[in-house]
Amino acid sequence: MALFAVSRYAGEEEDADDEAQEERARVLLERLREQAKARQLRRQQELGGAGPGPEDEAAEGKKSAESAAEGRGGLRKEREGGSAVLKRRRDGEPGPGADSEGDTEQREDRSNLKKKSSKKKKRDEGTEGAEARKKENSERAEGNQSTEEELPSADLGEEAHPPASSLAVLGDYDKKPVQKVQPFLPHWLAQPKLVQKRIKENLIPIRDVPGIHPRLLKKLQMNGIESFFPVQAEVIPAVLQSASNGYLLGQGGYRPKDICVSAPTGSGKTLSFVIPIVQVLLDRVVCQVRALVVLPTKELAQQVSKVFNIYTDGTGLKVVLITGQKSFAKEQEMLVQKKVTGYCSLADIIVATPGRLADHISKTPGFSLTQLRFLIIDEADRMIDDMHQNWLNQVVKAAFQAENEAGSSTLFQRTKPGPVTAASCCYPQIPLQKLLFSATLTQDPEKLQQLGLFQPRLFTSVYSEKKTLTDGTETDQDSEEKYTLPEGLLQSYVPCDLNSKPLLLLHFMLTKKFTRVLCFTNSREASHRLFLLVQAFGGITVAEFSSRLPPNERQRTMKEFEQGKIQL
Ligand SMILES: Nc1ncnc2c1ncn2[C@@H]1O[C@H](COP(=O)(O)OP(=O)(O)OP(=O)(O)O)[C@@H](O)[C@H]1O
Repeated sequence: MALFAVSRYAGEEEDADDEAQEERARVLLERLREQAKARQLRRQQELGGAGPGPEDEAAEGKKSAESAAEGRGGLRKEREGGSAVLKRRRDGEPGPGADSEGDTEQREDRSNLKKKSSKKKKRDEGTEGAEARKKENSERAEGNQSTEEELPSADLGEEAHPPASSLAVLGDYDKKPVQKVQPFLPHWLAQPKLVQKRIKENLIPIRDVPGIHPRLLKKLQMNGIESFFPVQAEVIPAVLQSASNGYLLGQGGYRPKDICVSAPTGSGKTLSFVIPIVQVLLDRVVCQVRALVVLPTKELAQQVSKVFNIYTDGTGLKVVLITGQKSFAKEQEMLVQKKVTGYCSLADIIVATPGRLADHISKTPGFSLTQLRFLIIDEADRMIDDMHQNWLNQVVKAAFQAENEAGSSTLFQRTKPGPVTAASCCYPQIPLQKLLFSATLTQDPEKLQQLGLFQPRLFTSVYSEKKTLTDGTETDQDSEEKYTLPEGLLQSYVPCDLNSKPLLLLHFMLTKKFTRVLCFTNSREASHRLFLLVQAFGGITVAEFSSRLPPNERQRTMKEFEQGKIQL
């Protein structure tokens, strides 16, 4: 966007202006000559066919040339002076510049012309009468006046309709309409890989998805999963393919692309990363932190760690949950062990909330992320909005910490991402790949910039709607709405004033017999007030669930709600 209007040098344009002025002067000179000739002709007719003498012609020619020169030289002056000055001159008034050089010259010219004409008249005295002389004088006076008037009138005409070139005002603003800035999305955001949202109609049998380890297929079946949801069928192979070299850099030293997934709640995003990560780590020899999942709340972290526990069961992989539900010292014990040879990791996969994770990075001795291969950011939108303690920078810094500083082995080197060179290909390197998951991934490139993604690939879900064309044929049309409800969830709203809200809730619970209701409020104080009110009203088993309560009490409440012991 142009912030400044720069007045640029326009020498060539000035040259063009001069040329235009010369052209105008030439036309003017031509016109004056024609007028002079016409006058002479008229005079000859009046004088009875007597032709003009050579002196007369010379005088006329000289006068015309002088007027033309005056017109050329004074053109700019006259344009500046404006029509007001010219009018005054015509009316015989002395203008503000009446005693200027130009005017004095004009008067001198006129008196010279008069002297010349009187000399000529003296010579012609023999042939012409006194009356004829008078007439001629008056004619000449008229002629002078008209010549004087012709010049400004010609100029006035040009002022009224000036040629386009004379309008160019140097340094002036162009009055072009300012074009609106069009939002511009990076290619990966503008052209994502589209994934079907309608789960039931697009189930893919788990054996039809290539590359899944038979051990995991067995586990999936044991957990009642026979088919993958569309997101899983697209994302699992993509992650597996990017990790085809295990946890080392791809062939030729290429870093794997980061992966972003935007799909609604309940579309099966958790298994989309759990399955490929477990599969890549199945063959690991040494226990090191190789996958880190970060979520915004303890409850979400707990859910994800449960899924990991199911699929790592019997594999030897260790999953550790660090969310602050246990004491800091207890969590430290779960993460690292001090041996005679140094610290060793007790976790392959860590599921964490950002605050507690940052605390462990800075305060737990021997806690190393130098072998981290996958960083999964679940509920990415919330995580971006709340970059608590700048946790991402801390994780990346810890991941690229020098090996000997962290006290771990020097078998695999890790250098900051950069160009692929012969030197960078000498050592087997572990890349850090980011996987982002969100129900509504932001399209704001400025926000995504904070995540420092590497050549990201976006998978986003769409609805395919059947549309009937004008010729009667049916076609699938993808509609990509930003906010879509998960299948099977119905949304209604009741407009009411603030005071009636608790009453409406009681009406739904007691009259409409709603059961297993989760009611969200905008603060923990509001949730506490509502809880006390409903409890005081009676007839409903109600429980409070907010950060006011200790983790074990919240866990108990969640369990009772799942069992149907709590209505609201
Ligand atoms: N392939 C599948 N077949 C049957 N059930 C599945 C399958 N994948 C996931 N589920 C179940 O669907 C439910 C929702 O899955 P999941 O929690 O992974 O969704 P999500 O997209 O991560 O939702 P959220 O955005 O709320 O985290 C879970 O109960 C899960 O067990």
